[in-house]
Amino acid sequence: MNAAPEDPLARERAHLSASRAALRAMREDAQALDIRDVTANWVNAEVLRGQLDERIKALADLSHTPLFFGRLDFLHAPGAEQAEGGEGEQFYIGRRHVHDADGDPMVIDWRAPVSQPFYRASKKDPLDVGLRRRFGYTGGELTAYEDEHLTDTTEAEQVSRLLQEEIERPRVGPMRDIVATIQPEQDEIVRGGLGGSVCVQGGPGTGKTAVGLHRVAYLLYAHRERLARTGTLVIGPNRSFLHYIEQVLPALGELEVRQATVDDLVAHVEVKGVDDAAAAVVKGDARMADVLRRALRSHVTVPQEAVVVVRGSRRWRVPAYEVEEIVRELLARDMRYGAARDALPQRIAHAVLVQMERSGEAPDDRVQDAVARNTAVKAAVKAIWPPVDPAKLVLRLLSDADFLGAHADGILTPEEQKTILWARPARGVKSAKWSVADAVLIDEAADQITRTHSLGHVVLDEAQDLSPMQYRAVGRRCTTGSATVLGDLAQGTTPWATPSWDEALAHLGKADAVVEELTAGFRVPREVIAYASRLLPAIAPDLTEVSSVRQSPGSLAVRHVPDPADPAEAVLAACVESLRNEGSVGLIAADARVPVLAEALRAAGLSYLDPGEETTPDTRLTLVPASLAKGLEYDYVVLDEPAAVLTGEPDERTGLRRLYVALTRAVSGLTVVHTAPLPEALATA
Ligand SMILES: Nc1ncnc2c1ncn2[C@@H]1O[C@H](COP(=O)(O)OP(=O)(O)OP(=O)(O)O)[C@@H](O)[C@H]1O
Repeated sequence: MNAAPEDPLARERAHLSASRAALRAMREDAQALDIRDVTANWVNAEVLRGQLDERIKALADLSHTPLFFGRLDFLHAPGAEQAEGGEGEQFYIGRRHVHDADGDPMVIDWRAPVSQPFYRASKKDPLDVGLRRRFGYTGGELTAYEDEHLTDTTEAEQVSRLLQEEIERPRVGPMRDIVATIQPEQDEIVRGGLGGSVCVQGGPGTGKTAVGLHRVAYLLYAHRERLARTGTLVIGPNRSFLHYIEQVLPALGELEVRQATVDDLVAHVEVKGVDDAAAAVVKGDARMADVLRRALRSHVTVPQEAVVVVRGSRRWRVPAYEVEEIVRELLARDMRYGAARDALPQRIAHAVLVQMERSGEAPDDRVQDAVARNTAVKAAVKAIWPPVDPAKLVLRLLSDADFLGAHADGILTPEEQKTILWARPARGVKSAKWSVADAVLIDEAADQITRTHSLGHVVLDEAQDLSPMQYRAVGRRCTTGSATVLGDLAQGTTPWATPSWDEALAHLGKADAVVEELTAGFRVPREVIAYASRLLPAIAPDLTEVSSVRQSPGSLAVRHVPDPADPAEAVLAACVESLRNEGSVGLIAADARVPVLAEALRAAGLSYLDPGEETTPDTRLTLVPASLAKGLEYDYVVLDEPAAVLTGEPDERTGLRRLYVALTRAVSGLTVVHTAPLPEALATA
């Protein structure tokens, strides 16, 4: 490399080539490792080989993702503990760590402590950084850089052009990472400790999903061993959404994070039925946990007879009142039903042992175990504390009015009980028409019987839509871990959508979580967010309006088409128009209008995708039912008939919220096409 030292860009390119070569060498080293000498047997060898393969994969040089995107020149050499083993004052920040043959860092992982000032340093607080340099790439080539001299008071502070370009870049393909441009307020959430839970309230496009995913990547870096053991989980609202986000973490080198919907987590039975809103609201109410607890415990019966254990020539008798005492004591303790059931035989056996000792025997633990397994003890336990199948328990509650009445008395009103009872009682668990809410009830019952395994960290996206019982289902999957809860109260579109984060967090079991608010919008252009925000007073009056960092003048068009001969014509024309631009196009419509529009698109020869499917250069148009639009974004959005979106929902507020979601999916332009009148807030000029 013979770059002229006076040409900074050439010097940076030279560092890029050298870093690439170093990464290649790291990969070759990993490939060449001979593990035969260090593994005692083939099992170890297999495990180690698997780990090595993962590492080799992680060291791949992805030509489309720049190896580094920033540089920090510190004023002083950071302490050795921060410098990742390297000394010196200049660091290149990238997606992964790269070192040279001597082990000195060429690129520092963005998650390392020394990289933090790249995201946080400002003129007000330079954090010992003299120069922050951001790099611009064109097709894998380093083509530009932008400098900020943080201690130079004469240099004007300005919005980074590279950040602007990144935000403006067309959105073809799935969601991508934002690692090069994480903003300071976002970084604070990303790098929050593993110990505490955090809840992020943020309007559309403020980067909640992006922040949640980067937070997982950060936590995995900072607490790798612990989280590898305990596991991490990202929860999203539906499959389309999970498809949309699924490549972000792998792009950041994290391949082990499970992604699921709440329905996936509670899939104990096949869901074949649908609840009406009233039934779903009651079933999703946290009081159902108390009903289940009572119903479950009703299986425990107070013993009427003594337990008689015969061993050899001797009979040992634990009188009924003593067994009753044991049972009452177990009931009084805050134990899982199953754990108490497991403890009961040992407790009875212990009572027998006490008698043996009194009569001069010296039994040991093995004798206690043997007594606990004695058929008489087993039979007594079965009669007193029978095994309960969670699905059968819920089935009985929903089928048997008397059983429900007995256990819901004083908890649910008679009307509420009637609302959730099945019109036709189910015959068995397999044939029952379980709904999504029923599956959550079964999950709750299952947890009351046997404790659910807790993960190390759970990210819950679009959290505003969960019912209290769903929050509980998520909460029990992180009882010993922490949670990142992301959502927007204004986008709550379920009948049970949460009215406040305090309430939601209490149901989740994380009442001590810190609530943060993000208000800078990175998706929706200023004009469009201002238009959508006219709905805020009606749907969430307490929330702050998003302030967009994107200008994009002329991004909003509202077209009234009076009495069209062909109801789809104007919408199709708007799609064709939008497709003339670069990037993705989403046609969002009320669910009920989707079949008609699908037919019209086909007739017009316009190919289209389903939400979450990856756009290709040939097919960039997606037909999105309004119910699936949440969390997604398109460069251009054509919104079909807002009035139909409103009438598609059970009440006005939910309708307006659904509309707010649909109006806030556009990155570059929104065209609203309508024949019916617009809702009042949008109709006024
Ligand atoms: N710091 C950033 N730099 C560049 N792009 C960003 C940044 N933060 C967010 N974005 C982009 O803004 C868009 C919106 O982000 P995201 O989907 O995470 O928002 P959200 O708050 O989850 O939105 P919604 O409420 O609609 O679900 C995405 O394209 C994301 O990549």
